[in-house]
Amino acid sequence: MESFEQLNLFSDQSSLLSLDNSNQPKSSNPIKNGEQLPIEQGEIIYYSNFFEQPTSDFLYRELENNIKWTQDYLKIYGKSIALPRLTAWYGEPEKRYAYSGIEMNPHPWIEPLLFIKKEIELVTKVKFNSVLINFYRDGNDSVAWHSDDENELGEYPVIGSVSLGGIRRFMLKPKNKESNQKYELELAHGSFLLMSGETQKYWLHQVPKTKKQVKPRINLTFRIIH
Ligand SMILES: O=C(O)CCC(=O)C(=O)O
Ligand SMILES: [Fe+2]
Repeated sequence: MESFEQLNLFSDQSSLLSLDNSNQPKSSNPIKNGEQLPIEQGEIIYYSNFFEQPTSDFLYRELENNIKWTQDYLKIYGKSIALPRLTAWYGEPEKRYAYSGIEMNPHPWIEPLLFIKKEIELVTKVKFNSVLINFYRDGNDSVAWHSDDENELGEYPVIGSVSLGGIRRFMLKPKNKESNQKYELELAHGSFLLMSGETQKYWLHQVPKTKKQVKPRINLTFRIIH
């Protein structure tokens, strides 16, 4: 895959296929088949092979080279602590967002992001208006236990999470400490994880650090900011 023309040609076909098959349980297009996680109080669907390998490779390269990666700092008790990953915020200009004291002013959409957005919207049937992008340079980069439950995301946030590059562990645990439910996924290159319903209300998630040799990874969490 060398250009967006090629990519769009390819994707128009795959989108048509996925639309044609959307009401049939046995799709002949295995790419867009998701598995529902058997969790209580939340809805999570995992599509391990959402984008085909050449498309995923192309998107990874485009994003690695063209995203305006930023090192952000958390301010805790007057101290400034570097986030253990690079981040970037893209989306519609009026959709501003703040987390942990970091104010994000989104960059305007670029082509690879619009392409991914269009593909996931065909499956989720919702319109996303922003995306938070994380770059995990190596096993020392991570995201700590949290839920994406900021007020701007509404009562039932819909989070569409695309992973490209190195495979990392994505862990889930309930906020309720009495429950011993736990889930773990290895988010594959070209995968799509959709979290909706009450997921952010009852569950925490993290991507832990690892001592294993891992390739750099890009994760995109598409969001709807109200
Ligand atoms: O990298 C991931 O898979 C998760 C990122 C995440 O949870 C977030 O950005 O809110
Ligand atoms: Fe998150």
